[in-house]
Amino acid sequence: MKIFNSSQIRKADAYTIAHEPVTELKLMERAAEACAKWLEDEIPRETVFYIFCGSGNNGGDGLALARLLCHNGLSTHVFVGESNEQASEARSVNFQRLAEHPEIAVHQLEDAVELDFEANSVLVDALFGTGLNREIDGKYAELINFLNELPFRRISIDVPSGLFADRLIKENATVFTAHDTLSFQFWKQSFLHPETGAFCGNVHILDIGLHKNFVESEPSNRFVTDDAVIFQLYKPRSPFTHKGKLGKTRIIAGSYGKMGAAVLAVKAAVHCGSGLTVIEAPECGNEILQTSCPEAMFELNGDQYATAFLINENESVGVGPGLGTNPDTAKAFLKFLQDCTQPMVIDADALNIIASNPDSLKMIPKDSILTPHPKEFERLFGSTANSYERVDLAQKMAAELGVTIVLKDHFTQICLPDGSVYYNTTGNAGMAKGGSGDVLLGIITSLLAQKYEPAQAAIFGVWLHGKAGDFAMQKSSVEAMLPTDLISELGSVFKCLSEKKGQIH
Ligand SMILES: NC(=O)C1=CN([C@@H]2O[C@H](COP(=O)(O)OP(=O)(O)OC[C@H]3O[C@@H](n4cnc5c(N)ncnc54)[C@H](O)[C@@H]3O)[C@@H](O)[C@H]2O)[C@@H](O)CC1
Ligand SMILES: Nc1ncnc2c1ncn2[C@@H]1O[C@H](COP(=O)(O)OP(=O)(O)O)[C@@H](O)[C@H]1O
Ligand SMILES: [K+]
Repeated sequence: MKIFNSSQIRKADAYTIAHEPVTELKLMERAAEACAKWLEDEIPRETVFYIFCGSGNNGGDGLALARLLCHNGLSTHVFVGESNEQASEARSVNFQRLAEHPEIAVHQLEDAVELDFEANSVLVDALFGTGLNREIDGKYAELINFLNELPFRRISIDVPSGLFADRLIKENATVFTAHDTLSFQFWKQSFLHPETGAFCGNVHILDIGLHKNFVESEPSNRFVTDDAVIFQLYKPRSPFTHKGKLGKTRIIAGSYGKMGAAVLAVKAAVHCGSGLTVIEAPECGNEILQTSCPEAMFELNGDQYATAFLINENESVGVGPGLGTNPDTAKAFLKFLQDCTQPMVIDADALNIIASNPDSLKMIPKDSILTPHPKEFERLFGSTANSYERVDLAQKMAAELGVTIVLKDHFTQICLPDGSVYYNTTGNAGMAKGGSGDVLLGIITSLLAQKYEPAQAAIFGVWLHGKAGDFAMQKSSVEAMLPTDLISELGSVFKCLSEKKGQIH
């Protein structure tokens, strides 16, 4: 799914109105219907809805929603400002249509502070959407601060009021803090970054049928990895295949005291479908690795830490977890980097070694995949003021170096050498535990061995990793789940994928 900025979203609305037999009013009705359906499916019927409406079309959505909820027998209050006369035509019509339902209580926005809210209230924010053009202050800020303190579920329509769709806000800016955001048609960039996304709660994208031609032809180099992307990438296995066709994965990982990282990476590679898997590690890991992952072959690269790296043609290499940064390891790794021509997956200490030897950046084989967490990214490419600037820098460096940079985050950003960025939306806070990144390296390397193109391996691998995390969370909890559980759940994720692709097992 493409990510558009607010002016492109306005263009998408306008294009749809111009090219379809649909008016602005009808489009607003579609948006309100989609919200009403979501609320009726998700929220208990005995709820009392309090809908706060601004003077733009976001407010218009709120007014239409109030009418639809009331029409369906739900208890509804609306709050409006005094400036109804400045409203768009569609918003004004929806204000007038409230009269069809005299049972809807209409209040002034500023009267909210005096109101006795019912115990089973839900607050709906339709104050500002994509038309926000400055930070919120004055009476709107007072209202939002008041609503944020009430002990009720809060739901935003399209965008939490106070957030811009496509840029950062000032620190301490006033924003409606939503538990859920019902947003139309597209993810907005601000939902995907920690500084702003934290205000959105759970994001639900509702289809309001904006014109396909516009969506296809309007350029954007930022995307969200959606199910359609994944179904296209996933290659089901042929029944006549054999291990020789499913690639050879080499994981180079582990040192004394950090052999767990190697175990996680190699097990993830095997569970992700690698035909043959080798773990290259120092002697101190031999027994540990052979016992915990008998499916993988063991090859020696040192005693307590790696001192020499083996180069083999026709293998996909993933290097870094638990490797350590001993000077001998660093020296051997830099030589390996120089001698290798095949794309590889580079993580953790391998990235730290590169960061300490900046000249080695240009030795990274083209099409390699780097998987830094924010601190590793900073060591490699320098610090940035915020996550918006960080993704811009990652996008630039990926293109300059001809590599894929997987910038690990809640919504991990996959920056491809062609200058595009894919945001991943699977995964959860249960994955914030040492070892999750090692699993990711194993998954991506395994996909690379199975002949997924590097960019595909990165996009698909990050999605699989997050999806396995979501499955693991359902069975456990964000606190208790383990990186090991991600590996166990890969089976269920592939099962779902192959069932959805219409395979019979
Ligand atoms: N255009 C369309 O066809 C559709 C629009 N939709 C809705 O329309 C919204 C966009 O509507 P608008 O462009 O009217 O914009 P908004 O409803 O977001 O509000 C813009 C209004 O708020 C004022 N404003 C902006 N920032 C302010 C601030 N900080 N303090 C006080 N006032 C401020 C502006 O001057 C303008 O009057 C979307 O988010 C969505 O909810 C939906 O109905 C779907 C269809
Ligand atoms: N809050 C979160 N939401 C979603 N994914 C997360 C979250 N925290 C961590 N992750 C994922 O878990 C992995 C952690 O990687 P990393 O920091 O390298 O861990 P480690 O090196 O300890 O294995 C990344 O893929 C990251 O995207
Ligand atoms: K809103």
